[in-house]
Amino acid sequence: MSERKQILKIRDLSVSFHTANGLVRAVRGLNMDVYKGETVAIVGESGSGKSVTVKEVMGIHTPNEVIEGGSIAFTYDSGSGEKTVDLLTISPHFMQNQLKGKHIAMVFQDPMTSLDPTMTIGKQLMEGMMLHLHLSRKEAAGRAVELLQMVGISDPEKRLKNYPHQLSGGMRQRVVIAIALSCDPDLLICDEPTTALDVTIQARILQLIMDLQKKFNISVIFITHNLGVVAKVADYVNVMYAGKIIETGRTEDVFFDPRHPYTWGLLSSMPDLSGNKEDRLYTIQGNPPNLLNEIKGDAFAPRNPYALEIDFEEEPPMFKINSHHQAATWLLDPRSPKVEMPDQLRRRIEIMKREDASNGGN
Ligand SMILES: Nc1ncnc2c1ncn2[C@@H]1O[C@H](COP(=O)(O)OP(=O)(O)OP(=O)(O)O)[C@@H](O)[C@H]1O
Repeated sequence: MSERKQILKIRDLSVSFHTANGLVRAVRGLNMDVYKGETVAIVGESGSGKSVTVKEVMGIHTPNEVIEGGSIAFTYDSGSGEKTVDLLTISPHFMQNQLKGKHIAMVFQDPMTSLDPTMTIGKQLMEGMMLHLHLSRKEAAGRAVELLQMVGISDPEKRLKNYPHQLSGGMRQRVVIAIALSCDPDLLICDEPTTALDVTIQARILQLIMDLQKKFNISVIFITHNLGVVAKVADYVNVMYAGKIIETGRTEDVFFDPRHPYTWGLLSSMPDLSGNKEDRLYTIQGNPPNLLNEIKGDAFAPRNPYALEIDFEEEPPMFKINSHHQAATWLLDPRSPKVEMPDQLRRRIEIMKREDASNGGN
């Protein structure tokens, strides 16, 4: 296997928001790595900080936001050699003109957040290529046709003259993907890219993203609530809870050998992971913590049936399970009592493993 090349390194990222009720601590000391050509999923309940994290990578800021600390090192080929910049300290102008669209692109849940309703699809596709790749209008138009074909839009010459409202939701998201890939980015961020779409269209768009990721060897950060999607698309998984990554590893580590009780809960509550339809689905009790309050110990402790006394007192560090797999739970401390995952989850995992093996590991 060739050596992995790191393109994104987030360290100790902390982001808060001023609100009428006080300071919301949305992201609390987050670390994350992304390597070239790999897909990294961020999974977690609503409000865990997934979108805030990737918005920092994209340089999308709000006036009430405070970056409390950390760094986001991004490595890319600047045209005159490899360059690493801290995305938290570069100017908005540099992000807008040098990185956005060209090296880092994003696909949001709702395609209409990215598309301009007053401009034709063609103009929107061509703009970035003329700006970043310095293509002539004619060259960009030719490339726009190819891009639409690549994302599976028929009659592309005609479609270029359409406005977004003339396309279906699935087609709009295909256009957004075409725009995102038009300048051959190093990093593609997908924030719930299929959630707003019709169920029948979701699988096709997902497949399209996966095919293009492989074809162009792009790195992808994929945000989703849906563990079924994660299992399908991701090489690596980051499980996020209350503004932190609490378990990280290769997809097979996290699905087949989960260690954090929150990950146990997520996997136990996923309907379509079980081959056994008789299985009663588990629900994680309680609610995530209020991020306005100071969090003492492990943020998951009040909802954790396996919580130890120390969980309410001291935040657990990341414990290393193998060279890729880590989890922040005191259960992994050698001094802790031996606690195994629930039997029902163990059985589900056995089924998943068998299914995975019969699918040839895909
Ligand atoms: N501009 C803002 N002002 C105040 N609070 C904010 C702002 N943006 C995000 N938050 C808060 O930060 C926390 C994390 O939000 P974020 O959108 O990152 O969650 P998420 O994990 O992406 O959730 P979802 O899956 O629902 O998109 C939430 O408590 C949210 O209310």
